[in-house]
Amino acid sequence: MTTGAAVKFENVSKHFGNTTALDGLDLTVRSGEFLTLLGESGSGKTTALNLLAGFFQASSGTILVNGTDVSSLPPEKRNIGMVFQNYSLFPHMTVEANIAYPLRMRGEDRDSMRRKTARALEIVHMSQFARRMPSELSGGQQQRVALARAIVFEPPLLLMDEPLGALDQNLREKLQSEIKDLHTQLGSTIVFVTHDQREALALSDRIALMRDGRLEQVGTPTEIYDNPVSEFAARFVGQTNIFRVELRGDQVDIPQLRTTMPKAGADGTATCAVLRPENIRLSPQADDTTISAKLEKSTFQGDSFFYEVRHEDACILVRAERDAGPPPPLGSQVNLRFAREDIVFVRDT
Ligand SMILES: Nc1ncnc2c1ncn2[C@@H]1O[C@H](COP(=O)(O)OP(=O)(O)OP(=O)(O)O)[C@@H](O)[C@H]1O
Repeated sequence: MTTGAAVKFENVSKHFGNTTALDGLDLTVRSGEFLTLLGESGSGKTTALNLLAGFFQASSGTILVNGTDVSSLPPEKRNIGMVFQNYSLFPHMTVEANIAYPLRMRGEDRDSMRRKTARALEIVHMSQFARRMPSELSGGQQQRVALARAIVFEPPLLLMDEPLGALDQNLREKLQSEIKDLHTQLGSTIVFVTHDQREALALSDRIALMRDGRLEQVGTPTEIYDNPVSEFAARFVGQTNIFRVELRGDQVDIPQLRTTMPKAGADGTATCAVLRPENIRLSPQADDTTISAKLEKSTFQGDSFFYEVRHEDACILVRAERDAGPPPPLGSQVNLRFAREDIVFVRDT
């Protein structure tokens, strides 16, 4: 098993003409960690990865790998495995030759090349395809070969830029699970780029949420999901309800929820309350802690129902487990119940 590399971005910026792609990125990736850069298109994810890989030079700041500044090292000297969305296999080489390529570049002997290539093929479940050409493989199989080629030299650091972006949902989920297993087997540090929050939540030890070339929040998937720092983070990771709040002395008013509660947890910057759909229940009884709303839409999601209900001017999302019963008729009045402890206060910027 490889010892994963530790990576540190120190105040790293990258400008392309007038565009600031990265704006003072400070980020530490721990040895052996699976860290995902998550963000919208144009938020700077690929730029961060390309700087780490050595394809671009930073405009300012330092990138350290295992404590050493790598800025003067060309990509091929960084010992980094890479997987991209568009497979980028050599079309004229067999699967086996593609995978052996990084070993050949490193001058490994024939026996060692054969052994390591066979092992990499095994890890990605592609042993029976060793003699095929890339054009004779499906997209998922080609991506497995690209993965094998990236891990064959046991790199301490693996970079993956939307590696599953071109695959359909079922295959995506299967390969997500394989990448997760591969990470456990290898011990390499993985920096993974995606704009798909579900993929980020499923795979990562930690997520670095990016916005306009800056870091919005870094944390474990549950930290970001349960305690988003901003409305942006709450909306980006998972579905959510956001309500405006008014701070009044020691109290917080959430007018749309007809709730006033102690200010604990809401600092002076709080402008919104976040309440996740799964933390709201439809209650058979109405009382002074429930809110009456009208069911406008119901979507079956296999294990749950997703409801859109209207309370005055607010459209509120509710997720109900299937065992909570069948959906009430559309247009009927329902009672919403929630616990105040599940409300998280955030700023709106
Ligand atoms: N080579 C380049 N020349 C000029 N501008 C660039 C270049 N590469 C990136 N940019 C700009 O820098 C910003 C960040 O781009 P980047 O590719 O890092 O975003 P991203 O988060 O990876 O987006 P996506 O998910 O679409 O790949 C964007 O505004 C982009 O247009």
